[in-house]
Amino acid sequence: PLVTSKEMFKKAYKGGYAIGAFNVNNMEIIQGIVEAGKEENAPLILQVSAGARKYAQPVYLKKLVEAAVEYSGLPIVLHLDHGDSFEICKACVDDGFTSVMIDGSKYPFEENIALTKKVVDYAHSKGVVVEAELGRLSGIEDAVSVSERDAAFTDPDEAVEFVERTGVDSLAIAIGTSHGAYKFKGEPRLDFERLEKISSMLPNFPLVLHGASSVPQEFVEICNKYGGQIPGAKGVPEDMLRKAAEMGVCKINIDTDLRLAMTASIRKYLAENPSHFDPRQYLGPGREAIKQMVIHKMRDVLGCSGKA
Ligand SMILES: O=C(COP(=O)(O)O)N(O)CCCCOP(=O)(O)O
Ligand SMILES: [Ca+2]
Ligand code: NA
Ligand SMILES: [Zn+2]
Repeated sequence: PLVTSKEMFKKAYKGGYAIGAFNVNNMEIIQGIVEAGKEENAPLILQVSAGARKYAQPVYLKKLVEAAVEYSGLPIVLHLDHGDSFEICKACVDDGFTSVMIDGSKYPFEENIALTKKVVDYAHSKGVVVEAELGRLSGIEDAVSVSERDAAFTDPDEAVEFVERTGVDSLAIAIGTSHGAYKFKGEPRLDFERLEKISSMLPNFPLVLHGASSVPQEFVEICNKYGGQIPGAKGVPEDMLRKAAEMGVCKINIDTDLRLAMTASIRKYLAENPSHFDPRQYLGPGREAIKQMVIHKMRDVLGCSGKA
């Protein structure tokens, strides 16, 4: 059924595992993710960005997710990723989303609180849960000074006050991750001391990790072999994600790895089959690559297999 993330986060927190939150933009991406969830019997968060709503038109994504629920019978959350205004959050709540993110992380603390509280009040009145963000995801230089880190990463004391004053259901924190395929300037590092502090000060409260793709080198190499140019692409090592899942992180956002899996597969197919031009012939393998990648994530990284 279409559900909020309330129950699945409670179970994930207690069980020391995380739920995968996968960005969806079209039918094949959704199908690949849902097939993986079916095979693994895993709960799913299918998340839609503003960009996805513009690309596909909201009604297509809504109906595709409804189809996924009907086809799979899995507990599925329909989540707005990085909502940037009360208006888009309200529109999604009114359109049947079961969870929305309001990303006020670029505003000063008090403004982020005010905006988030406004979304929480509306969403909760409709039975919808809310994710917010505190701290700035940024590919900041590893060598950066401690004070700059403190300025960007989530402050544990602020996190406690933020949660108390907004009533938000989950919180995206900044501990060193960043969006996209080029994370970390030097060696991959997450601020686990900070995570430990935040989760100990917010017991039983679900934390969210954005920018959590691992950027498997296998896909990078295939892309680059068949005409792509993504040198130096790097992500979050999977063992760090497993560790985060045991430390209060209940939702792990994955989009870049979906893009790389599909793109590598399609580049390879088209290079090896120059005479083919039926979109099903390359979108199908792209879908399959997503399925296999998501199965791996559920089984070996998130730990949510068998938890539906
Ligand atoms: O945290 C993440 C994903 O992080 P990742 O890049 O490590 O996968 N996300 O929140 C996904 C962001 C997706 C942005 O989508 P548009 O291009 O449509 O704006
Ligand atoms: Ca942000
Ligand atoms: Na989100
Ligand atoms: Zn994000």
